[in-house]
Amino acid sequence: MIDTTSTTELSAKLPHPRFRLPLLGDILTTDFAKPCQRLAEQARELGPVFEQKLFGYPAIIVTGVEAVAEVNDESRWEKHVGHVLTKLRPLAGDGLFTAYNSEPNWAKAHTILAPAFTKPAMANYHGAITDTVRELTDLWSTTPEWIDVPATTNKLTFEIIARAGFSHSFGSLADSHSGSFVEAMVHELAYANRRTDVLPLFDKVFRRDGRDRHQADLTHAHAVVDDIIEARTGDPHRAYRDILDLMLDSVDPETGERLDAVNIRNQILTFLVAGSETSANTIAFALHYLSTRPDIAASVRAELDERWPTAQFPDVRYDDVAKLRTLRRVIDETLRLWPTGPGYFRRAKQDTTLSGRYRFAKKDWVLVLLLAAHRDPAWGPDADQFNPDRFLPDTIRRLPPRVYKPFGTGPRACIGRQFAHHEIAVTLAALLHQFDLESDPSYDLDVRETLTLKPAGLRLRAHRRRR
Ligand code: HEM
Repeated sequence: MIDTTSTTELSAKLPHPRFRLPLLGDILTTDFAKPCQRLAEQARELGPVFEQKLFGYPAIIVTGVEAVAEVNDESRWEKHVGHVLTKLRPLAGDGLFTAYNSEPNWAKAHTILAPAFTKPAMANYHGAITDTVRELTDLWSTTPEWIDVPATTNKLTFEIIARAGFSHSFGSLADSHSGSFVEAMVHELAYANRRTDVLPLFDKVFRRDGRDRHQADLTHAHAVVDDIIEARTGDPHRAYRDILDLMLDSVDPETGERLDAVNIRNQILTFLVAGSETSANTIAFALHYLSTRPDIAASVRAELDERWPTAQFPDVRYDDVAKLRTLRRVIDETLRLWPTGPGYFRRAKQDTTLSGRYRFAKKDWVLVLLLAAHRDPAWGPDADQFNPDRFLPDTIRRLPPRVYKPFGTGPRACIGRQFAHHEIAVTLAALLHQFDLESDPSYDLDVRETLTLKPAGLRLRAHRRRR
């Protein structure tokens, strides 16, 4: 991984993969298509802290329970806008996700936006969420063939955040051609995610078309969002409706300033990027387990049927969602086994040590690989198994503290956590209440890595439940 801010000179003693080559580094042992899954395998062999080096650029990978807890300590470490995130800067600029810690707009936007993401605030979005999920179940009711699950759930969550966040529909669920904006966003994410950029000159030689397309997509995405903002500011009958209104109307109590138009555009694009694929793929992973583990699906359905005994689309009220404890454990366990944001970057705030023996200079950075940390042996001998019961109140106390971090850590942790839980729960509740899910017997879980982890090729058939 390339990052110009890493000044690590300390890594000679860190374990690293075998077959390291001069100059090229660990190229023989790197999986460029599934880098996080390969690193998670290597963690089993190399231990809780190790180094991967490609073309002279080192990356320190942290996976062990104690080491993760150490780098999560805000007094010594902080968020690092790592290489993967800087590639999103052309799209989302100083939006919350990609803002540098030093940028004043982060604190300003965080203060203004925090009230929109509290648990009680979810009541404001509940209607938009249930309406959109209802459209999905209507669609599945009339789809006898196999359903491409990640494609559908991605359209769903994109639509939910657009409707709840800025009262706009891209019509992505209804239309199989999801429209030029959604396509531009998908291309942008794919562009930001190319792994080939560790290969010197690869882009210059092979990717000229890609760069032209990237510029066009970027301009288009910015123009569409600018139009939405302009239409709202010019609306003489505007009343408070959504997150866009909040951003337009609020003043930061610290500075007395408002968010400027470019920053508001960056935040909207940030929510679409950070808040759609992550939730969508979590729903997809959960559906994979629920369709292949009838025992677990039955316990979730028992909880749902008790609350909504008739066959009608369930009248899920805002207050119901927090009471679906069995379903919640399924979601928690899905995010443990497959944290759809597979890791996050941290950097040292000052010269420091890790695990009592590795020295780090100020600004040296590490990647916390959640995919491995969430399966550390400290989770027990069944750490690789899907077992929602590990989140039962009695067993939860025995789990390793401070290492379950699917939403990141500290002040830069996910602002959309409650939103994600709410939309995922409503979606899974409605789908399980309405349908029996037939899994494809030939499917083996194939996890593809883009900016997120995704169960690639997952398809299901949905049969209306008979009661
Ligand atoms: C299951 C779903 C989700 C997962 C697994 C997830 C995961 C994460 C993680 C790990 C981070 C920290 C990144 C870092 O430290 O660099 C993060 C940050 C963030 N997420 Fe999420 N996220 C999810 C859903 C959402 C949703 C629904 C939204 C918006 C509606 C959202 C908006 C954000 C934003 C704005 C940040 C940056 C916060 C800041 O730095 O101030 N996320 N998310």
